[in-house]
Amino acid sequence: MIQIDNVSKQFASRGGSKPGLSLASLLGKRSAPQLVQAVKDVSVHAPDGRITGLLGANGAGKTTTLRMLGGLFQPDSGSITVDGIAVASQPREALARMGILGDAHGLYPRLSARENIIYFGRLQGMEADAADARAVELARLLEMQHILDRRAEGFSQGERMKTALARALVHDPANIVLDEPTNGLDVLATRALREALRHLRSPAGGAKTIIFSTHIMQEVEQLCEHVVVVAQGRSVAEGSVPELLELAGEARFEDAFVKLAFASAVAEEQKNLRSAA
Ligand SMILES: Nc1ncnc2c1ncn2[C@@H]1O[C@H](COP(=O)(O)OP(=O)(O)OP(=O)(O)O)[C@@H](O)[C@H]1O
Repeated sequence: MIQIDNVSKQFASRGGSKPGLSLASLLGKRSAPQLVQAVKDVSVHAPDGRITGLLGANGAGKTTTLRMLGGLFQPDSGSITVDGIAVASQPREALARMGILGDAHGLYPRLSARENIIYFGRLQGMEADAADARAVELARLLEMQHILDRRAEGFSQGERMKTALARALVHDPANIVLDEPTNGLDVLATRALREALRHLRSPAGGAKTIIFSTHIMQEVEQLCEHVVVVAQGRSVAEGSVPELLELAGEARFEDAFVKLAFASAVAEEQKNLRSAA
């Protein structure tokens, strides 16, 4: 179970040199850092045995939220727990309970898929035999037996994703976190991933907690029992797809998403204008 409560995160982003032949740019001086409020107030409750989708447009704050969940940096405010363990105070324990597939798959190119998976298992404290047995089991689940003993260099996007996912799942974590997992995948690879995730959240697959981020509506409609709509750094609506359709008063999910995500963005803009006036 994953519980993200009211997290926020601001970054200081340094601008480039001013364009043109100003004295500052000639001297190589850079402008002052700009503050970017990547996440303002996001909450997500993901129980066991459910696929929870984080649905948002580009730049909505999904990846930043998942990076905080993965302990890459701490939220400025709010809290995150994994199976009741706080990521901020017990990151090792919390991380051991998660399998994370980030946006960069970062495989070792000289190792085979099997070796990549086993290596991660060893890092998680598994015996080599147990990690190897698990690599074989995951290769069957993810339909990647034919590449198991091939070096990762030269793998296609789909083959890289499957290997990275198998690596993330090697220690059989109770919680699975995927950032835009179908990016760059063709229809067959997307279907195979969908099937694997359905199995993993079923009782036979271990009733895993699964959170994944996406901006693709069809993916959410086909896979998620629960959807959290993220817009402008906030979670602005949540529920099942039928519940969100009803909330927005729309028949098509795309229309419902646009209404829920961007109505709040317009309201926020108006609020900012009012407070600036
Ligand atoms: N390290 C950083 N420094 C500065 N700004 C950042 C940083 N990371 C994210 N941002 C900004 O925070 C906002 C949210 O980014 P984030 O990557 O979380 O969005 P996203 O919903 O995952 O988008 P996408 O679907 O495009 O990947 C964006 O405006 C982004 O430019």
